[in-house]
Amino acid sequence: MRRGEFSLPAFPAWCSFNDVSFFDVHAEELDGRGFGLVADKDLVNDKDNVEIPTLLTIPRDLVLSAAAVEEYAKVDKNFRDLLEAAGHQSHRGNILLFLLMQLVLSSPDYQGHKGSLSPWTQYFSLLPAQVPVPTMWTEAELSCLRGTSLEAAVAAKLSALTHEFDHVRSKCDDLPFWYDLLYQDELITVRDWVLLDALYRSRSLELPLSGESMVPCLDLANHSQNAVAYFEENQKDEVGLLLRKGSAVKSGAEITIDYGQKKSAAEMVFSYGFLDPNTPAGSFVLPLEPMDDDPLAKAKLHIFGESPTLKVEDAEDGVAWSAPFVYLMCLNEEDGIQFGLLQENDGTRHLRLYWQEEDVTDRCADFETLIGDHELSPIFHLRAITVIMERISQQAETLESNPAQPNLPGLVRAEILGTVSQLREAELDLMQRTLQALESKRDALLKNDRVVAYLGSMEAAQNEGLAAQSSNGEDDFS
Ligand SMILES: C[S@@+](CC[C@H](N)C(=O)[O-])C[C@H]1O[C@@H](n2cnc3c(N)ncnc32)[C@H](O)[C@@H]1O
Repeated sequence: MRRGEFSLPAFPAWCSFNDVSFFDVHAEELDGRGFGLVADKDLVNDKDNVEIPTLLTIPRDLVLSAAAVEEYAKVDKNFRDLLEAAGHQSHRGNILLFLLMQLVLSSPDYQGHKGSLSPWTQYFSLLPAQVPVPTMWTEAELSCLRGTSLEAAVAAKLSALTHEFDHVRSKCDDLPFWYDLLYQDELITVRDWVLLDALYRSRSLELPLSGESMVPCLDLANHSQNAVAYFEENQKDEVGLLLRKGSAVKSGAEITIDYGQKKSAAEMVFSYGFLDPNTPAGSFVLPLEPMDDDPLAKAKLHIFGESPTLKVEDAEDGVAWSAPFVYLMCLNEEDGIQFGLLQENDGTRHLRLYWQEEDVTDRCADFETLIGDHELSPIFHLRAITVIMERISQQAETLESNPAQPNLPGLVRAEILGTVSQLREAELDLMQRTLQALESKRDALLKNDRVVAYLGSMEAAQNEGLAAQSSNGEDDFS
């Protein structure tokens, strides 16, 4: 659907009409970052200042929160119908539906009754039509993610977005207002839904009182690792942007906030579409799959209940990994796991998981602890480490053998190529350091007495089997 128009010169009037106040700061179009906030004069907040300089205040009733969506539903029938039919699934989903309503009301493609306009209706047109997050990249740009942890994550997100949009659409076929837009005129498409999701992901923030919200005007602040400002929700029913203690900003310089020190490189790219220079990977998450030849694979996945993953992160004392499913993956019936069906009094039957004959269904993600006092515990750990090493090696190989630049030059925007190249380097570095740490763990386990004895007995059993085969004259000359 085409976007409405709301240019920056008209913005001060909107702010004054809606009681948004800027103090010595204004919004401006910046090179390569869209809009941003810029200081009108030199600003300083000395360490011993008692009063913290406020840069921007936004009344709480402009904040797009869960409560605001419910309030708006009371005054706009078309939105209420949409929310009743397709909403109330998640907080994020409700906000996306609200944004969809604003997209319609502000679009030149919509010529119908304007209903109840909210300050957001006009503000929505100020939001970018393109967000540099991967869900909005072209096929050629997406192909640059091959081998990174985002390859699977972005594919899953795109498929979830299509599914969500189909769900919304299917729930609206008997609502005349929405039927016209979604079916008859096909003005709203899945591309609009992808944009609304991208806007929400890149602009929502966590407020202490209102929860996850979008805050108009505050969402014009760009990110920096060396942010000079921070936001807070105060007791005066406002959200404020304030200058950090010890910060000084020159006239004409940008006012930035910190989007989250703890976010990994992959999360930054996924949620905001850019990376600070020299950002380390921090962490990555990869999907895990049960072994191809495991007859219990389906039962294991069912009992685990969620898509299994491997998370690797840089910790203070080296690299750390967590993959609760990997232990379940490596254990089989001979080790002591069993599945059974439990019939309830009402006749329903449920799959249960047993470890050493104890029902551990509710602890299936805690096998690392469950195997702790088993005599073969070091063997199980060795198996888990081997699986994790294989998974990371395979990922690192894919990453290295698929360069970021696709065959057809010119199809990938330079800034996206730069961001992906940085992500690839950072993740490869973390993968290589993790493999080194895992190798040391594996080598230590291979020296463990129990492991040595176990592997020795396995080898002896194998040799006996071979000897028996050759004395039975079973050599295969075919
Ligand atoms: C909350 S919005 C900030 C305002 C936004 N620039 C606009 O035009 O409305 C977040 C988006 O701004 C851009 N952005 C923020 N900080 C950035 C930075 N340090 N470098 C590049 N882009 C940045 C990214 O596109 C990000 O998804």
